[in-house]
Amino acid sequence: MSAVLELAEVSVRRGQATLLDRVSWVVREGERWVLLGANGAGKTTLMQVAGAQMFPTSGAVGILGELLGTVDVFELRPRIGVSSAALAEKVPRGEIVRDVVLSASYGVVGRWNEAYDRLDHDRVDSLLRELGVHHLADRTFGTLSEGERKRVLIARALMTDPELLLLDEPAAGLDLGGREDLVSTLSVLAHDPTSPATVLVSHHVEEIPPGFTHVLMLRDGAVVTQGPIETTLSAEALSATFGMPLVLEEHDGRYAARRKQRHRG
Ligand SMILES: Nc1ncnc2c1ncn2[C@@H]1O[C@H](COP(=O)(O)OP(=O)(O)OP(=O)(O)O)[C@@H](O)[C@H]1O
Repeated sequence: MSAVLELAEVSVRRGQATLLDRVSWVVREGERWVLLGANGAGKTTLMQVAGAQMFPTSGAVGILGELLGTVDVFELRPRIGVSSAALAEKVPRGEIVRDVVLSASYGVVGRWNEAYDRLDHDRVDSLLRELGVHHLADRTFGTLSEGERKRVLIARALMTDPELLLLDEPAAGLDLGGREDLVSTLSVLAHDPTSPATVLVSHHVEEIPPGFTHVLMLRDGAVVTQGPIETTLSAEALSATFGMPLVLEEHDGRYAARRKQRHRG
């Protein structure tokens, strides 16, 4: 399987702060990665590097066979589907849902006068259906619930048929039902062999959709551990990542974690 993303000793520094500390990581075609870490661990920074939105201070980054720094990022970015809170903020509240997805073909947020053809419109319909939000196609983005917006943005991220899909905290802000619905949808995507290589950022093991294959755990910008989920995701690794003693449970491909209780006497 060829590498979709290849980072070698990547560091990002801002002043005295080290946001990423010598991260080496390879994502191959067909893999579905979960990126776990506490607040401030460097997950969003890593996603920005992976999405060709940020250059590292040192180290080498290969994205879809191109070396970052030697390629026009404006040609690279349309090949990468991104859903993030930062993108959600850029979508005009009055934008019609159908157009939020459609305008991804032009790499813009906010529809203007671009010409779209029938195939584009058909793809929007099929993606909105796949994400379970087709009934909202004619509503404005601003009237949607948090969960509905997250789904629309994932549909948008898939619109250009990307070779790499980066989902930064798609379950943040969702209630229990919304989270469970989204986990099911992402699980269907993960099992679909035509889906692109995917990286999902999360703070919670409860949000790992069945079908995800690998995990990378970050703490203070550095990799704690990485590899196939079954062999890498453990109570020890999770405790090291979040800096407290944690217990991990797995049931039917779903995970749950809680703090280890101190026994008295
Ligand atoms: N320009 C900057 N200068 C200094 N520090 C920065 C800068 N940008 C980000 N940071 C710090 O880098 C760290 C990593 O930030 P990042 O957003 O990547 O973390 P994260 O894992 O995505 O966090 P969260 O889960 O809270 O979203 C944080 O401590 C943040 O405060």
